[in-house]
Amino acid sequence: WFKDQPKTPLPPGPSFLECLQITWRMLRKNDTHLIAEDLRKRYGEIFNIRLFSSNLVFLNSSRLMRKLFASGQYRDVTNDRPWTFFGEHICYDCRMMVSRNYNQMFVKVRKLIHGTIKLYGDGIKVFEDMVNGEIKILQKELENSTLRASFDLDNALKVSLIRVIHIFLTNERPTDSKECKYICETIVNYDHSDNEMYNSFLLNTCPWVRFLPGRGRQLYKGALEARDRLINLYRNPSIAKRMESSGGGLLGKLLNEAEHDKDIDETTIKGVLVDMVSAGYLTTKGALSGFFLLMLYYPEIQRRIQEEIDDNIGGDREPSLDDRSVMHYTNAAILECLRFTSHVPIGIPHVARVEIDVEGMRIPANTTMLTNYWSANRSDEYWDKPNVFTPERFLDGDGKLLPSEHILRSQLILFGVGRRQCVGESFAKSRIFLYVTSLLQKFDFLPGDNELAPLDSTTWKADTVMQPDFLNCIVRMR
Ligand code: HEM
Repeated sequence: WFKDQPKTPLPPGPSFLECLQITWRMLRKNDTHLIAEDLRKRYGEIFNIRLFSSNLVFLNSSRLMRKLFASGQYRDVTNDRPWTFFGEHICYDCRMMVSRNYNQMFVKVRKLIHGTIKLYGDGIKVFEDMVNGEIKILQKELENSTLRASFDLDNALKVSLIRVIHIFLTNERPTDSKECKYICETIVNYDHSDNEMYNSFLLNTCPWVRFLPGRGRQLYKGALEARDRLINLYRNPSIAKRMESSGGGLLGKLLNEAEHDKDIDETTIKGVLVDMVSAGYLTTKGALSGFFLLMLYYPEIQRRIQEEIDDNIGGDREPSLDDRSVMHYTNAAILECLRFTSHVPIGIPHVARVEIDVEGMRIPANTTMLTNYWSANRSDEYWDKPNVFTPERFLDGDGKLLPSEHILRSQLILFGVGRRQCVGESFAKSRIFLYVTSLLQKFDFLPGDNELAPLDSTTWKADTVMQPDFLNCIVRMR
């Protein structure tokens, strides 16, 4: 005689049988963003994949992401992270920032990192000089390669960006080439396994496969070893001693903080180190490799950016972050590159702390919510000709960059929104600007006879952060 209250429906989604098929595909291919785009076409801004008693809700528009993660109505209960295999086994039992729940300790660690990153990312002269120093080394390498028929730009960007991350962590430049090689190998090795494993549907759904011979165990073991090698690089006694005395870089700052704050213990420091490398290097490298690949496909856009550099910076002076305010076309091309490649297609999952009702639908407590940036940035529902690379879409009639509150700009979500918004956003944007302008000021990049990686990022390897497979070109002095 006791009747349940009728419940608000769950978001729409495929049938039980189709959910099983989808899960099987995710286990095999990890191409969640492509599956999500197919389902978005059927169900719209939000859909749910139901697997027995658990729900996986996909948010496919910037409007819904803002509403759920940034609005006062929901943000207190939508900014935790779900349990993941990676979080528990690689991120020191969820003590890295990317995997922590939103609580007082999270806020403290984030503030500490944010303070340092902001300082480095946005305009302090010391950092600009340091990045410019690294860009000069890269320019020298490019100058020496102008006679070659094929130059591996991907590798050159990789080494240069890793050196910048290392300086950011330690405030020291790797001096001899042996040390630099070791640092590069360690970081690439870690990022490679981290990238493959982070969103591994296989390990998240069947954590026990790590005990069986096969792919899951291989991924797990590889990530663990790579993480420990990375930690060894930065927490070995000689570096630790140097950092303690110089107090430099993020690592020095953390060690100083640890002296009077018992919450900043060794595990927290290790977690932040791994955070910065895993979230900081590959994301920026993906953006820059994607950008220069686009320049090879679109020489006329490359020329237009160079004209803007010539008009506003000239050929001799180093580009500076202050130049950003007048480089409208260049800024638009960078934004459009990030939209067009959407190389961080799904982002980092959030979890609902309690049951929430959104627009007549129910998201049960503990539901994992996936931010489908891929669809939000590339669907023809929100963008005119989304598969065409068009920097002009972000310019107004006078050729000026659209203001950030313009509907098109606010529709573009690259770094997340709200309390979990990317902590390295300003750091990433400033480096991308300085690398793009400094290299295009001095050099032309041309395909020559080199095969080009496909431009269509749907064909890139489906990982947490996607990259073109290779980037070979010829380089000419301007
Ligand atoms: C083009 C470059 C980058 C892109 C596209 C990017 C994108 C993102 C996205 C989408 C998120 C997840 C937001 C969410 O959970 O809602 C994120 C989080 C994060 N990013 Fe970035 N990122 C970039 C560069 C960087 C850099 C350079 C750093 C560090 C130096 C960094 C550090 C982090 C960290 C630590 C988090 C986790 C924040 C948290 O859990 O609260 N990112 N990023």
